[in-house]
Amino acid sequence: MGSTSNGVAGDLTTNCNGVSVDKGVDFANYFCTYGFLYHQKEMLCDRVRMDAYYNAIFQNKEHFHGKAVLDVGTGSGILAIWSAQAGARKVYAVEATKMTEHARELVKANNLQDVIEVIEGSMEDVTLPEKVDIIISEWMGYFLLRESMFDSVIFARDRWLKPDGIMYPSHARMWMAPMRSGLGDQKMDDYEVAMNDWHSFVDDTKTYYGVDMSVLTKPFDDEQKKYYLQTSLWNNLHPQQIIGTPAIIKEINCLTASVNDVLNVSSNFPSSITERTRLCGLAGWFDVHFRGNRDYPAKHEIELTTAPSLDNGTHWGQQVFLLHPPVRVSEGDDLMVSFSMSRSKENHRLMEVELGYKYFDSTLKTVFAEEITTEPVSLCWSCFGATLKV
Ligand SMILES: C[S@@+](CC[C@H](N)C(=O)[O-])C[C@H]1O[C@@H](n2cnc3c(N)ncnc32)[C@H](O)[C@@H]1O
Repeated sequence: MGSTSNGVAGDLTTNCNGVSVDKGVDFANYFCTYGFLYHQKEMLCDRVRMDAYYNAIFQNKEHFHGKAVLDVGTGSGILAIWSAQAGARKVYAVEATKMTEHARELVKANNLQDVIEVIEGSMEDVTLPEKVDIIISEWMGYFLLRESMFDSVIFARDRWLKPDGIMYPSHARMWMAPMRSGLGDQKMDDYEVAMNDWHSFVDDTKTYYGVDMSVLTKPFDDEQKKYYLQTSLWNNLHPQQIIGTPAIIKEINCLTASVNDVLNVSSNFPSSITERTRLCGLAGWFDVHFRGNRDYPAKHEIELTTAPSLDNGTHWGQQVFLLHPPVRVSEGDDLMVSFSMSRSKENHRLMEVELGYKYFDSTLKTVFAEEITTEPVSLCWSCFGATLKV
């Protein structure tokens, strides 16, 4: 059961968005890191994440008792193991990478090999012998949707979940709020250092090698701006760095959402500034909920939030979209933010973001003060320390 998904370059498949994806490239860029125990351990060490899934399962054991469960992207097998320990009759634990070998060992070491079947393969390719009562998955990327793994969960749901089945988690939301931070100054300094270094390089190349490189100054500048100023950043913000009312920009019902529903996220939302400070950018985060379904609601609803927190930070942190330069704001000022996020055309697992805002200065009452649309920002990932940009 289950074909291996270790596709090779040139092995084309079609994703739900109708766009061709090279499986080999996708494996090298995306799945590669999940094949390492150190990466799985990073997720297993996230106490907020672990507690939320653990509590969602064990405080709602009646959902699992005697049921068939599908774990989409089982990784080390942790969610499959908990599902079995909570009384599942059968757990199908599907994983695309060779992590399946470790997951199988772990299942055996915990004496659950009669309940859990670890299947190596891409969710889109495997065949199960039955439909399931529950789909459990930890599919959330930075700012919820990066990695686009929810597509695979939707595929699994539509193909393998019984009509009265339950999704774990059942709901997800994306949030945004204005923030202050020293990160923008740091990034601007880095950019200026890189440009000064470029100008010295152009002078030296002319002096010592007789070639004028200055025609490349503009493209180099554009490249550096994109890298330093127009790429969103991971950050674990202190709650006090949030300087305005947060807004929900997207709500997802995991039982009914289609891929089309998550291809783009667009929102125009107001936010009231709560202190006199510098508006340095916008921060984005998400939460998910485990609520069961309408006919079989969870006895104990659990929330997993990645909001800025002093004691309960997660490995997702928050995604920071910086404004250059920052804007002086005061308590009572209002922002109207327009946010739009879509998938990168070059890589469906990465996102492109456009941000704009109107700023209403409270001292000038309703007088419109400023309207700025920032350049598109990339939500990119780093893989073994190397930053891949789109
Ligand atoms: C965020 S990790 C979660 C791992 C584990 N469930 C946990 O909670 O610790 C997601 C896992 O899903 C796997 N994955 C992502 N898309 C998949 C797909 N389409 N088919 C099979 N596995 C997939 C990845 O390789 C990765 O191991």
